[in-house]
Amino acid sequence: MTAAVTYEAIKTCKQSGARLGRVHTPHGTIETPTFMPVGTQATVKTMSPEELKEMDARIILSNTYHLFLRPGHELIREAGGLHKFMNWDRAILTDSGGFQVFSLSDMRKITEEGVHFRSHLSGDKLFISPEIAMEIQNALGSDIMMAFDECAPFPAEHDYVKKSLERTSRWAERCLESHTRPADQSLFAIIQGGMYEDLRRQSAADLTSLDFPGYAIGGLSVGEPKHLMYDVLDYTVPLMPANKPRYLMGVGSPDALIEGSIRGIDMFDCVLPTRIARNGTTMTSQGRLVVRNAQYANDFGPLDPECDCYTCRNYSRAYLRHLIKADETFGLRLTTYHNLYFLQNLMKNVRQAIMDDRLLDFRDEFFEQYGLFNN
Ligand SMILES: Nc1nc2cc3nc(NCCc4ccc(CCO)cc4)[nH]c3cc2c(=O)[nH]1
Repeated sequence: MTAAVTYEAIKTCKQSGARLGRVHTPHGTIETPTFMPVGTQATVKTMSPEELKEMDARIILSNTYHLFLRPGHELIREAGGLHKFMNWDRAILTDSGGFQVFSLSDMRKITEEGVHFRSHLSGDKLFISPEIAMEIQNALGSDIMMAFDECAPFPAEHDYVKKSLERTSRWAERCLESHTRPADQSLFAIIQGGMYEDLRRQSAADLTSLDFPGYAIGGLSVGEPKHLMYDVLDYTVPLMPANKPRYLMGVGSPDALIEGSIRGIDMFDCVLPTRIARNGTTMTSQGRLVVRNAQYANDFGPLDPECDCYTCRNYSRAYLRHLIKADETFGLRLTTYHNLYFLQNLMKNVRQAIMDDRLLDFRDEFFEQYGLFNN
């Protein structure tokens, strides 16, 4: 199948399973490992496309579920697609809605056909199936579409996870069958299987037999302890094709980005940096810094002395604290800009460390100098 998105392996780190690569898309090339800022409702909250380009973000994530509910995918199709609608001419990946249905709406019922649920906005009864999820993503025109899946909760019984992954595999086939635009949109499958090695193997085998242009690992970052997530990666990543992108969904703390890269993950996304920024929590070279705390009231130094971003070059901790306390939107913009820039810069350093075959050393330096990030 002609895939619009292809993966180019550049180098494997001699110290670990990490790899340097490029993901080529119709809207530009992404150096990997990479972190994707999340723009759930057709905007990376408080950021302009120009600011995202300034920090060299090459791909952002948006959500089928949210845009289906509001403003509706037909309106976005009419606008010329999501790139045009939000004035973003680089790459877009859209999540398929499965996870969001489970994390946002109540009254939901899973059937073989699809998921019945109530809109978390209006309470209307709605339904999404694999075919509908593909129809929505086609209308959005995303470069990378995700197959419609079920993200099993944590913890979950082996039998439940087994039945769920088998349905997710059948849904993935239905997504492939209804995929009408392989020429300019690529469809990634999502490996499930919870925390069970035998089920991860079953899910990976089901999906890699269907030859998708890329594969994600789902069902993680759902409340499990980090060491459990790393265990699942240890035995799941080797089951994924080496010549295709590997995307770990919902992961975005600095420590997890490094540990995931070491295990061979190429793409990450998470709302963490943008979500915590809005309550005045920042990721800095000294670790997490809650700039709204009173201790920074008279601190006229930069947020992060080792960061060269717009926020750190032009504003003080005292000013940021004042803005956040005064509920001034500009404060949210400045903390968001810094957190996203921090992660883009971290991934640039990860890529350089892989190039220099020293990612494990980089990890040790990072954890020692920056403090152990606990998500
Ligand atoms: N289609 C699909 N999408 C997913 C998205 C996910 N996102 C996560 N985790 C995000 C967890 C997460 C949520 C919020 C915050 C902000 C601070 O509280 C941080 C992390 N896990 C995920 C799993 C799946 C999955 O299997 N399938």
